[in-house]
Amino acid sequence: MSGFPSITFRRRTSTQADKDTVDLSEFPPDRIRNFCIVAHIDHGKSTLADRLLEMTGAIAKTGKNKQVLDKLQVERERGITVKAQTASLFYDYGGEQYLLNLIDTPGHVDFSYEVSRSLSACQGVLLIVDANQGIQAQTVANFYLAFEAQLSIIPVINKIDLKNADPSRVESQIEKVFDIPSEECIRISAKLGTNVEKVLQAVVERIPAVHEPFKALVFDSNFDHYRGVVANIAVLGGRVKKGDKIVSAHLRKTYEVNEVGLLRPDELPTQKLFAGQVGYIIAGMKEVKEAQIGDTLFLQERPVDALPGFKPAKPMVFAGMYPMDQSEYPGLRSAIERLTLNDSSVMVQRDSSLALGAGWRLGFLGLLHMEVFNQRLEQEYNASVIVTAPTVPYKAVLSSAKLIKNRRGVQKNMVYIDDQRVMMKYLFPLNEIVVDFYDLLKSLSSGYASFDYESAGYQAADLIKMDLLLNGQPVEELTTIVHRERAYTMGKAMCERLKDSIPRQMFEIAVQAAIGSKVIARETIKAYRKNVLAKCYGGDITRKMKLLKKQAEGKKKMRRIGNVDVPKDAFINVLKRKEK
Ligand SMILES: Nc1nc2c(ncn2[C@@H]2O[C@H](COP(=O)(O)OP(=O)(O)OP(=O)(O)O)[C@@H](O)[C@H]2O)c(=O)[nH]1
Repeated sequence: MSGFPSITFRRRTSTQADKDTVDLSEFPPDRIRNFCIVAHIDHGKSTLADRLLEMTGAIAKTGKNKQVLDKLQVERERGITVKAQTASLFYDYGGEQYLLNLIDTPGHVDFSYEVSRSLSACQGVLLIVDANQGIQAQTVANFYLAFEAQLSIIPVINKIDLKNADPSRVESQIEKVFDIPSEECIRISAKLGTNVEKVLQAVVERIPAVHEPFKALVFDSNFDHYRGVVANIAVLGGRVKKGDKIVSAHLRKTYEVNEVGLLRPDELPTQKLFAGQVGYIIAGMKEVKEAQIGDTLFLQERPVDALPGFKPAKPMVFAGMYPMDQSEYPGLRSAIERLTLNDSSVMVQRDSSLALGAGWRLGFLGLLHMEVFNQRLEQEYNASVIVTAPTVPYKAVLSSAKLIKNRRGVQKNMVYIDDQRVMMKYLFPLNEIVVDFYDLLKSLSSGYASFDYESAGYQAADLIKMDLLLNGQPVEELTTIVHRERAYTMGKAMCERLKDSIPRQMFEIAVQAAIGSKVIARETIKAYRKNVLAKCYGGDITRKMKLLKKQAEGKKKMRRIGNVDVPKDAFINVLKRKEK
């Protein structure tokens, strides 16, 4: 029994100077071919494999090699192949070395599952047909397996040395049944080695190099007014280039790639993006939701399983957003739409309120996120909005006792990371931490403490609704849900801050906090008339007009509640607790 040469593909390390180990880690993928030999039983697959092994130096030319890849005793006894075998061959062609991975397969119908498994590892097949017997049942079955797997098929007519061989007849059969031109057939004698070199050449020339299928993870996306969605991707396999048809695993929509490139940090278009690279891709996606963060992109013709992706962004703070005036609704809508295209983590739902009219309910990742969004709306889209008090999602159980004791912050564990740092885990009600907990923590710890949070689910709590009133008129934006035990202190603090945020007006303003009809806190803003013209002694009418205009513009930035003008930033200032 002749020995089968084994080549291992382990990476060589300095401590592992194993003589038998060949380092193929640097072998260029463009010079690797994976192929199968398929045929009807006894048409000569294993004999051809013997010749290929000999000619590439994998086994010595002894003239005695017979079905070397048939290693099982049963295979040797019966002269048939049962188990698919693999051999890696090195072949010099055109001055370059190629790595040809040959997978021998059984021809008998009973073992056809071995054939389909082998085919999935290949880009091409040698389809062997006996020059005497011509196309047989398993020839047809194997052809279709290879054809459906979109493999390159090289027809090889074997046993041309036989007396009654009729390769021309077989060629026309192949042309007729498989629609493969007869010029593509290679006539050989595996037994004698005739033309076997041509088979090796055809493997290099006609079978495509191994390309891992392209797959990329979308980790960010933004919207460009002229070019549509620009998705930032990490290429985890294969390659992608302009003109490729790609599919997004999430929506299963197909796109043609218009541009790929690197971010340096500006976009730098490149010919291709390869596995391991991080860059951008533009593929005619019209909306950011088409390039969802965590989505997988792959080539239309090489589908892959979707990557695990990211957890979808989960909004934690919700606030209402309304135009200052209902006439500004359409403009604000388009501003919000465009901004959310750039920030897909913002959740948007249409909403309306009796006092404020049509608007939206927006979900943010935290308070800072909400403030940044707001600021961007104003700075980038010149939009002027009223933001209602941020709230967190509650689940209310109506008319049932709430039984659980007041637990505002419950320590869960404490771990000393080293002698200077400690990590503490607490369970907090979300509304206790979203507004200013982080700021307070930073100032108390002189900036050393850091803070992160994740949702721990809903818990029952004793909560009540608290309203703020201006001259008896409820300010809907400032209605909050508070813990019953903290209602009085919160109400008092909010009244004080609201008082500080509202400029004195021509009449006295009562600022009150109330639970239902019961007022729990009160502040008073004294009447005052701001004479903007006071500075203008002398008769410069244009200067007077300018100042009056400025005052009118200032008023525009106010929201009128009842007869009281409230500056926009009052709504957020009121929520910032200034605890000591
Ligand atoms: N005359 C002649 N005989 C050949 C040639 N190639 C193979 N044979 C013979 O055909 C028979 C079958 O060859 P194998 O190589 O075992 O055929 P196979 O396709 O591998 O068969 P299975 O493994 O059973 O599917 C053997 O007796 C070979 O010697 C050839 O080119 N000329």
